[in-house]
Amino acid sequence: MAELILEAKNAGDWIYRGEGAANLILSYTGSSPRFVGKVLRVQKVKKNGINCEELSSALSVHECLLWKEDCDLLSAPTREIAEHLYVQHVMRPLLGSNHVDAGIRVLVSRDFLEALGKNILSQRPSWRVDDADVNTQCDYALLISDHSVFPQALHDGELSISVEIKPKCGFLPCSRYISEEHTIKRSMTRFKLHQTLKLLQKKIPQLSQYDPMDMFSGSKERILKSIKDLYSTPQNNFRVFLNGSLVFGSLGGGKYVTNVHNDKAFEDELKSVIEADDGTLTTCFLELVSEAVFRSGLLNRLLEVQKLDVFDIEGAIHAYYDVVSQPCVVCKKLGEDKLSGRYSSLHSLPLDGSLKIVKEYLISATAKDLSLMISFRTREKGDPKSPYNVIFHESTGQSFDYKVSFIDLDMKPLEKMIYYYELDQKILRCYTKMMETIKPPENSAKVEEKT
Ligand SMILES: O=P(O)(O)O[C@@H]1[C@@H](OP(=O)(O)O)[C@H](OP(=O)(O)O)[C@H](O)[C@H](OP(=O)(O)O)[C@H]1OP(=O)(O)O
Ligand SMILES: Nc1ncnc2c1ncn2[C@@H]1O[C@H](COP(=O)(O)OP(=O)(O)OP(=O)(O)O)[C@@H](O)[C@H]1O
Ligand SMILES: [Zn+2]
Repeated sequence: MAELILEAKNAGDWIYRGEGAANLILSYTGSSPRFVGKVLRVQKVKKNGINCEELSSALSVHECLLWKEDCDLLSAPTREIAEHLYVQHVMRPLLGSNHVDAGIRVLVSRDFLEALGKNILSQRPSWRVDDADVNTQCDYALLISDHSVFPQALHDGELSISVEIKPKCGFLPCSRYISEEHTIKRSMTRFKLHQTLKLLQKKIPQLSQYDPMDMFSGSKERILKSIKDLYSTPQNNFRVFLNGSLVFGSLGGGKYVTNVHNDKAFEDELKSVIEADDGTLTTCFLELVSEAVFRSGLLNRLLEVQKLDVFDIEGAIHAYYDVVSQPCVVCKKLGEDKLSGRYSSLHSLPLDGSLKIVKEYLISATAKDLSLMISFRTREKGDPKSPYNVIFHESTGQSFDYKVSFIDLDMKPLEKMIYYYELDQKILRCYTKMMETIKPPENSAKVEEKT
């Protein structure tokens, strides 16, 4: 049977669902059983950035070294295929096969991608449009389960409500390579530190109340607190969908000033799923979400993967320069001798040691950037045995089926290590400067007193 290819005439069946920095997500509205209950994930290409040729080429020589043990990746003729294999063979085993759908690749024609790009243009946030377009050079898109719905409906008109959480990094680094002037990293999360820079850059309207340490704490109370904080300041870390349609949070991520963030409207939406008194529905829903996070135990598993970043970027960057066989720019800038200075223990590692550090750093980077989708549907008394986990929600007396999936498990390019190092420096510079404006450093106060 000839392989199916999506053509321009099929574009009308796909509608805008959302997007991140790198991909567009479309929901299916047609009736073909092959696509019902699925989303299509289509790559974007930056308007001012890496060009299409680079994107469609295979892994770089140094990336091949990095992923050589995950041998399937090396056989991939294109980067797209390597990235798909990365989700299947690297991330899926680490996070659990029941919670990851790597999707299947479907052929797409250039006409299909062009028509799609035109159809969805008006729904995309304008700053995302300015940043990137559909990559019409791609031959494939990914067909993935729509995690915001359940595959088979139990009853006619069954509703599913799902929440998307981007939890970010849930631990404090303790690497000995963190410089003294960055000691704050040991006591304040990267998420919180980054907020200051994002505020300055006007990427966010206010500081988030969310603290990833609560979310990853394993404590029921703290998880509930973190969910409530996400509700108060969702940014790109929290969204709610009712049957796949956004009812809380903002589509497209990034600059979150256009939040669908109306408490009353949200309460009204919840009425179709939660049986509770007016004014208490949101609290009940947030309790339900935190119960599912707590019970699933998946954040503990995710945390272990994030913790593969043992050395922090301030250590891993040195291993990076050894992997790419280039003089260490960081040691040079810091005036450190590669062989006898502060980072000599990293620079004297055999190549396999450096490769391991960088590889694990990049896997951890994927784990720090992914999102969870938790979907619920109500269970009636007498419903057949469920293939899903069931939660009994005490305050409403309702039972819910729930399932949890991880999304956005993209491989991070090796070259991004330099960007990671620079961004880390920038975040710390911005935070330090902000603290100095609030409270001038002791020394400068003394200098001022003397003068
Ligand atoms: O660096 P971070 O922590 O800001 O994470 C980036 C995300 O920003 P966030 O802070 O979550 O708003 C960023 O998200 P937004 O574009 O801000 O929604 C992307 O997820 C980016 O990944 P990639 O470039 O698509 O591979 C993310 O880059 P990676 O660091 O994961 O490579
Ligand atoms: N399988 C799925 N089921 C339902 N919704 C999905 C699915 N995959 C993605 N989405 C929705 O589409 C949005 C964008 O998808 P995704 O996070 O994969 O994009 P991205 O460009 O890779 O993101 P990032 O900016 O983190 O790189 C998600 O935030 C989510 O709301
Ligand atoms: Zn170095």
